[in-house]
Amino acid sequence: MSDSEEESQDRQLKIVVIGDGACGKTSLATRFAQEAFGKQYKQTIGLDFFLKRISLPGNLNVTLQVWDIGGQTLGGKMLDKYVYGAHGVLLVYDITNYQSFENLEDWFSMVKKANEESDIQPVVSLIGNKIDLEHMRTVKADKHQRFCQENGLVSQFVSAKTGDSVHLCFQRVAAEILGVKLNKAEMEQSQVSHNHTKFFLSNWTKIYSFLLA
Ligand SMILES: Nc1nc2c(ncn2[C@@H]2O[C@H](COP(=O)(O)OP(=O)(O)OP(=O)(O)O)[C@@H](O)[C@H]2O)c(=O)[nH]1
Repeated sequence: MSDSEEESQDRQLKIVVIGDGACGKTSLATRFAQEAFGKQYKQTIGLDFFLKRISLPGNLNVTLQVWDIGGQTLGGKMLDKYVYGAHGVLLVYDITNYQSFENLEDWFSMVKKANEESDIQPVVSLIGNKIDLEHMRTVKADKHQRFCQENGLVSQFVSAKTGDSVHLCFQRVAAEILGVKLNKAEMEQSQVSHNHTKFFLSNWTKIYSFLLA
């Protein structure tokens, strides 16, 4: 089979990223799709798109269409249209901001309502972001776990800043949607290999800057 034939067989999955403003949705999508992070906060107006191809066990290639939805859209007219037909939803909050966790009830209700008439029900994952700020945590991990258990959600803690578990959180949702089992070793492997790439890239940048100086 030629490369183009193989590529045309890629499945595209619509993954919607929602949650309060400034909880880190754009940072999460940017870290995943572009291996980059910006400290400066720039509010997303409406929505942004990212595309990224990933591999799952069994030589399965999938293209994720990531819809990064601005936090200010909650309560707006367009939100249910953005969320409609999503295969996966990342419900994001900031572990240092209790209000962003409390507001998840509203975000989650909107997801359920938006898909009431859809043939497919999305896989929803609860994402606690900013774990690099563990010392400032205001949302206890057991509250997070309870919310997942009560609502049947996939659970993940990440840091868009360091990249910790970012690839993994998208990979787990894609695997769940496609009914692919990721074993523990594969999950660890995914985390480790991506951390190595980041380590290599960040150190290479430092070496390059040093040589230019
Ligand atoms: N320390 C830390 N800061 C983060 C992390 N993720 C995002 N931030 C910062 O949090 C701020 C908000 O991040 P954004 O990604 O713009 O937030 P958002 O959820 O897309 O915001 P809206 O566009 O308003 O919906 C920025 O200053 C980011 O640099 C993280 O994992 N750790």
